[in-house]
Amino acid sequence: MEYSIEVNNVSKVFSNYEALKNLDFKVATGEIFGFLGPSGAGKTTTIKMLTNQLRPTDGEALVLGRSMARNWKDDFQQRMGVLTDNSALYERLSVYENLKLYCDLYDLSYSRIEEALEMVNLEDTGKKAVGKLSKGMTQRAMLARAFLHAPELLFLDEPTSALDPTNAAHIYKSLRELNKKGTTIFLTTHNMHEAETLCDRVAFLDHGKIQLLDAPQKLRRRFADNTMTIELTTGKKITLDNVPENAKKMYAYMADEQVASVHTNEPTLGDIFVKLTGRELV
Ligand SMILES: Nc1ncnc2c1ncn2[C@@H]1O[C@H](COP(=O)(O)OP(=O)(O)OP(=O)(O)O)[C@@H](O)[C@H]1O
Repeated sequence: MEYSIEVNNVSKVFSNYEALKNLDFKVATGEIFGFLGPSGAGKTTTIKMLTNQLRPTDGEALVLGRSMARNWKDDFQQRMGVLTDNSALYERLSVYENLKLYCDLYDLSYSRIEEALEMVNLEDTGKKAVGKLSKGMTQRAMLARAFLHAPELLFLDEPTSALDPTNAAHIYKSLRELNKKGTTIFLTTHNMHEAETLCDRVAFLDHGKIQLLDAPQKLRRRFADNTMTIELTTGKKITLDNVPENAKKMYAYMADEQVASVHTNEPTLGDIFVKLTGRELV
């Protein structure tokens, strides 16, 4: 398997505070990989290390096959896209003019600007100065800038934290399209819905350590309590263990046309995180 990111036993110490502790994980080329964790878990520190803004204290991170600390190359600007809280946009210029500058930098046709604006639902806002945008619009303009050049690898630090649900859903769709066309995506979030909707695999980070790493669906199944809840047409809810002995009970309700809905009781990613760490994700 080909990997876009390989993190080998990486630690990061700030003064005497150990923000990352022996991180060890790989992101396969073509994946959407989610890094989840509460505030202060070490998500931004990890992204900064993977994008050459910070050096690990120990261990090694390989990005697109190269060691970040020893082998940064200018062509990485072309091959990678990064969204962090630093907007990297000129406030006095319009969104369109900002993106034009990046088109010049990446040697892209200006036709790409319309596409990127549509991907972030800002078609009608392109002429506005960046300094006059709302927080959510600014975040979308920053996103358009990050994936304007359809990079091989895209790093997104909390990409939809300032967005309403409609715009967030639009961005999810655009990120999936970008991913289908070949962009590997590494994103951090506290948003469980975002992780479940977008990510092929997620890692739970807490106090600088990975606690769990797998596909969301596999994690939910692994932590399921193997019960199901039947809601009857009367509104009454009955929880049954999901075992063969309960098939007759289930059949009886169905034969009597009493069943309004049935669902298995799988935990959400948020429930799993609390179970593991005793802490909420937000
Ligand atoms: N430059 C720095 N100097 C000292 N400590 C730092 C520095 N940068 C981060 N830290 C500490 O490292 C820990 C991890 O911070 P980080 O920003 O990576 O967390 P995060 O998971 O991204 O949190 P949030 O969701 O709030 O953005 C925190 O305790 C933070 O205070």
